[in-house]
Amino acid sequence: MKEALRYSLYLVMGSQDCRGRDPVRVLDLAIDGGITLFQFREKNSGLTLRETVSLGERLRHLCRERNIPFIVNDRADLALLLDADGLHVGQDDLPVWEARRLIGPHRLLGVSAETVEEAEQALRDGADYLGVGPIYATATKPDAGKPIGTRAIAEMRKRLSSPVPIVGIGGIDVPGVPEVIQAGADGVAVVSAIAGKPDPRQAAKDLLQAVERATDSAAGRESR
Ligand SMILES: Cc1ncc(COP(=O)(O)OP(=O)(O)O)c(N)n1
Ligand SMILES: Cc1nc(C(=O)O)sc1CCOP(=O)(O)O
Ligand SMILES: [Mg+2]
Repeated sequence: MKEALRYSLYLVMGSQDCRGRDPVRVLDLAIDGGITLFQFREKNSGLTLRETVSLGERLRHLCRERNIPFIVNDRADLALLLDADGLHVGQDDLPVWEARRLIGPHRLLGVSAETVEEAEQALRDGADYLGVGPIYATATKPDAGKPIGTRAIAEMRKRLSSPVPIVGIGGIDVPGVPEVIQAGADGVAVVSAIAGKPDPRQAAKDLLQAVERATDSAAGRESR
């Protein structure tokens, strides 16, 4: 399952991001539009743990039905409970090697990294892919810090010892996609550019088209 993954368009979302709509409906539309990966990120939403589990079960069920990998943010316990395909942790979360120990060898482990050093450490500790950001300014994650731009992605591509999948995250919508892909990312991870839009299906479609175009153009440039 790890081998078949496509990182082109990664939707990261919880109930707090859906503007009062049912997250299951928003996810269903986003899948129609072409997202390739989903992360359940319930943050400061006011849901109890029991409600979070219940929502997670509905989202997990939909992902299984539609063949979309289901990743859980931060919590290894929730990932195991929901039989998730993977877990995503940041630099202030569970240590990467502990996360790997808890979820076992077969589930996917994503790690946030801003520098080549953080990325190398994450890979040594068992990461399968990297989330790099915030690329642009974002209102979705108030503690994200200052935008780092796309240079960190280009540096990682140049200096990392293995060709790990990388997604850019933070403030990304259609106009920002080409720069992220040209820097060497395999895809983009977004919250508001899909979950915050009136038409999540069309938003996902537009983003996927932008990623595919940028990927083709980057490949063309490399072969010249
Ligand atoms: C794909 C992806 N990349 C980065 C993050 C951010 O993780 P983290 O730094 O742990 O911040 P929170 O999401 O936990 O607020 C992510 N979730 N997904
Ligand atoms: C969840 C998350 N992580 C980030 C990081 O920089 O690691 S930025 C971010 C929020 C991304 O939301 P939006 O697409 O609406 O800007
Ligand atoms: Mg985290």
